[in-house]
Amino acid sequence: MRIDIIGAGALGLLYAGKLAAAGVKIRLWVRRPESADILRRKGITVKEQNGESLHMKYPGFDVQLMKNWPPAVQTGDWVFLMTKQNGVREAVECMAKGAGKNLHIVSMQNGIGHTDTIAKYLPYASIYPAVTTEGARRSGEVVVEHAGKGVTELGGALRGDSGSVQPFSTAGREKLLADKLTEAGFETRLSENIEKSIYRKLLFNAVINPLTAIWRVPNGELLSSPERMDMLRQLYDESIRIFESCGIGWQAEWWEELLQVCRNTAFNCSSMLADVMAGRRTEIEAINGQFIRLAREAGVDAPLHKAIRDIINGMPYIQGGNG
Ligand SMILES: NC(=O)C1=CN([C@@H]2O[C@H](COP(=O)(O)OP(=O)(O)OC[C@H]3O[C@@H](n4cnc5c(N)ncnc54)[C@H](OP(=O)(O)O)[C@@H]3O)[C@@H](O)[C@H]2O)C=CC1
Ligand SMILES: CC(C)(CO)C(=O)C(=O)O
Repeated sequence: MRIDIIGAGALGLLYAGKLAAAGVKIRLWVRRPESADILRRKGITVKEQNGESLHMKYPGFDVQLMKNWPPAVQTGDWVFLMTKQNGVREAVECMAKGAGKNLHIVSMQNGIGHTDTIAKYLPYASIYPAVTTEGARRSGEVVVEHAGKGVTELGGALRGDSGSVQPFSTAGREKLLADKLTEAGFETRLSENIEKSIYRKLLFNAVINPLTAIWRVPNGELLSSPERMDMLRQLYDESIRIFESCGIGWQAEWWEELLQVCRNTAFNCSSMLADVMAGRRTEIEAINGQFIRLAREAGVDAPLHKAIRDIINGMPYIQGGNG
């Protein structure tokens, strides 16, 4: 199997390193020549939580510059789009230079909106939305910590030309991919209802991420005072009201599950807190910004999401930060 991975950040390095070690032909696409140089010189190191680490040397995987897309040799069986939300457009604009017809793109971004962007630029590509609870944290340009083992759910293909979701054939390419990912150490399931998982994760990210970023606390600290719990609940309730106004299904257990995510990741910094601390742009527009859009479309208010989005967008931003 051949996989093109776009973006050598935390998740891109984690998947590239472990899949290459499992015998998949990996071609990693980066936008900066310095990233390509260091990957060729130093390879990829993946550090597991149990102290083990994996080192994949170049040319055990290939590295290419994004500006050279489309690849001279055929595209992979799969393309994993591993940029942040705010890198998606630049990446797919670049990919649109090549024929998009045979592309099978797996997108793992938090938030929503990215599949529309991919479909707009690559209407003939098959887009597979995925939701992962794997945790990856970069501790150097080419070193990634596998901060938490999770589960990846892979949805059915969407296409921009028809907008339809194609059903799975269990003997098909999706199953081969899920099996290969599982063999490489990423437990992966095919999902017939990926939308539900996407909205569930959107909700968790919309509540946990901005509050941890504003209060500068790890996830578990959100549960440590009545004031924080109250704010968590208000933001959750507003989100559920928006889901209901839009006819988006939800489940009563999600509140307890959200609290459990905070407990399970108690000592972790959310991705938004990490972005804010590093002066990078956050994914707020793809998360809370999307709740504001949904509310607007349904003709209801989203005062908390609006306030929180503005607070996060007002955080100091260092020009040139990633994304
Ligand atoms: N990390 C995690 O544990 C998880 C992450 N996710 C989601 O996955 C996505 C990726 O997250 P993560 O890996 O942490 O993010 P990172 O910021 O670590 O990595 C993003 C990478 O994308 C690269 N990039 C941006 N634009 C382009 C482009 N046009 N062409 C090629 N590369 C590009 C960046 O390159 P450069 O170095 O040049 O800036 C950077 O290396 C996010 O949406 C996140 O929410 C979901 C679940 C878990
Ligand atoms: C679930 C959560 C909040 C875990 O930290 C996450 O997905 C993130 O940090 O983006």
